[in-house]
Formats: sequence, C-alpha cells, structure tokens
Amino acid sequence: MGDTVKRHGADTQQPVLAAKNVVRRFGGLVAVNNVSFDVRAGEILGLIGPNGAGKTTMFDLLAGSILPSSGEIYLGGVPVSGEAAHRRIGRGLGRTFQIPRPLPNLTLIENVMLAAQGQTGERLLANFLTPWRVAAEEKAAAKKAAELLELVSLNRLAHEPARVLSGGQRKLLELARVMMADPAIILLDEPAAGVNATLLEVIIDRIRDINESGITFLLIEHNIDMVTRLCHRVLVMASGELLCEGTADEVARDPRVIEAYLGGAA
Ligand SMILES: Nc1ncnc2c1ncn2[C@@H]1O[C@H](COP(=O)(O)OP(=O)(O)OP(=O)(O)O)[C@@H](O)[C@H]1O
Repeated sequence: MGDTVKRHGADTQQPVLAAKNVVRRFGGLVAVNNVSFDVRAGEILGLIGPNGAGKTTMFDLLAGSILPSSGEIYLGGVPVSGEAAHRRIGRGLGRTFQIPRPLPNLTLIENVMLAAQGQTGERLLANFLTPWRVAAEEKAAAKKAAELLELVSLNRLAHEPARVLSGGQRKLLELARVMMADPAIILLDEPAAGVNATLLEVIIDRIRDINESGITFLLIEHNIDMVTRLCHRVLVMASGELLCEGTADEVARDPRVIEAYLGGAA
C-alpha cells in the first residue's frame, strides 16, 4: 500500500482524499467550478450528476491525468495537485476506467500481474544481478494475482485470454488489476455501465466485500439503484458545480437535483 494514505482504522480523522476549491477550465468552459469535498476513510462515496456535469473531469483531476487551473487536491492530507498520476498510484490511489482495455491476448492472471507496482524485474540491471529475487517476486505476484481473481469471482477463467471476457467481466478484471497496487482508495468510473443484471449483482457484492476489507471508494455512476444500495453518501454535480450532498434518498428528493436532471434531459 502507498505510504501516504492508510487504510481506515489507522487515522479516521484525516480524509483519505480531498478537493479544495478546485477549478478546471478548458478554454472558455469551466468544467469544474470551485469544487470542495472530502472522502472519508472507509466510506463508499457516490458522485452523480447529469451528462456534462464535470464528473469525469473531477476524476481526471483527482487521479492526476490533468492538472487543476486552481485549487488543491490532498491525498491523506498531502497536497498532490502537481504530481503525476503514477506518483499518486504509489501514494495509494487506484482508478478504474469506464471502458477497461485489458491486453486481449494475455491471460487474466498475466493482465493482473502486469499491474504490480515496482517489480524488480522491470529494472534490467537488478534483473541481471539478482535473478533469484526477481523469481521470488514473480512467484509472490502470481499468488497475489490468483487471490485477487478469486476475490472478484474470475478464478475459473484465470488462464483464459482476456479477449473471452464480457463487458461486465472486464470491469471485474479491472478491479482485480487496480487492487494489485494495494490502493487505500479506488475511484470507480461507472462500474454498472453496460453490465448485465446478473453480473451487476456480483460487482455490487465484490465492491462491498472490498470496502469491508478497509478500502475506500469514490464512484461515478448513473445507475441510481446501484448508488442507493452501495453508497454511504452521495455528491451531486451539475454544470461544473457541487450542487449538494447527502444520502442517496436525501439527494433524490432534493428539488435542485430534480431540476438539474430535468434541465439536462431537456
Ligand atoms: N478535454 C476537454 N476539452 C474541452 N472540453 C472538455 C474536455 N473534457 C471535458 N470537457 C467538457 O467539460 C464538461 C464536463 O465534462 P465531463 O466529461 O467531465 O462531464 P461528466 O459529468 O463526466 O459527463 P458524462 O456523465 O456524460 O460522462 C463538458 O462540457 C465537456 O464537454
């Protein structure tokens, strides 16, 4: 796990992840407008809002794929706004994408192993000088990858090429891949999109299990049933701004939220 962020129970006062007055402009468009929020250790926080609200831009800012025009992002209390995405992964931030793209011809287990952080085998000189250490690390990574595939209910397919997977199974594989780096918090981008009803239940159960093991989640999701069942708290964005926050039931009844969705649909 990253040094910066501890799993919940270690320090419940400090938010795992925080945005303070974050602004992101694309030319004249303000995609994220002065947004502030905390993600508390151990929670599953939902991020919802109509199309174009700024949710994906917010994820890109949190993960470090893009930098804010102003404002600050904190990971475990440490300011990280200027840090590259891979540094934030090292600090305990994991992220999945709406459309996962595993390497189709590699097996599931190989795909998960590829996500391992800082393997000695990646460094040529170390590989040459300490081959026994590389072999031991590879064995440990294979064991961990197998356990993670079991955790996401894909162990049966561990030695199949990733190309055989359905869209929903790719989401589960993506979850296993992200877990390989021992994240403290995982940003999930639309885990329910394009997933059939049976697999959706598996995904909900697995996210719940992983959360109960101590990992915090922030998830963008349009499937309100999933949000209601999983999220302890929900943030609503519209037109780049944070409109309100509360439980799923509270925000669903909020007239500003209803208005934002009706406006977006018009
Ligand atoms: N790279 C970019 N260049 C210019 N405009 C962008 C860029 N990325 C996003 N935008 C604009 O920023 C606004 C917010 O987009 P964003 O994708 O963050 O919304 P969203 O809430 O994730 O929407 P959806 O639910 O449809 O994915 C939109 O008006 C979008 O067109």
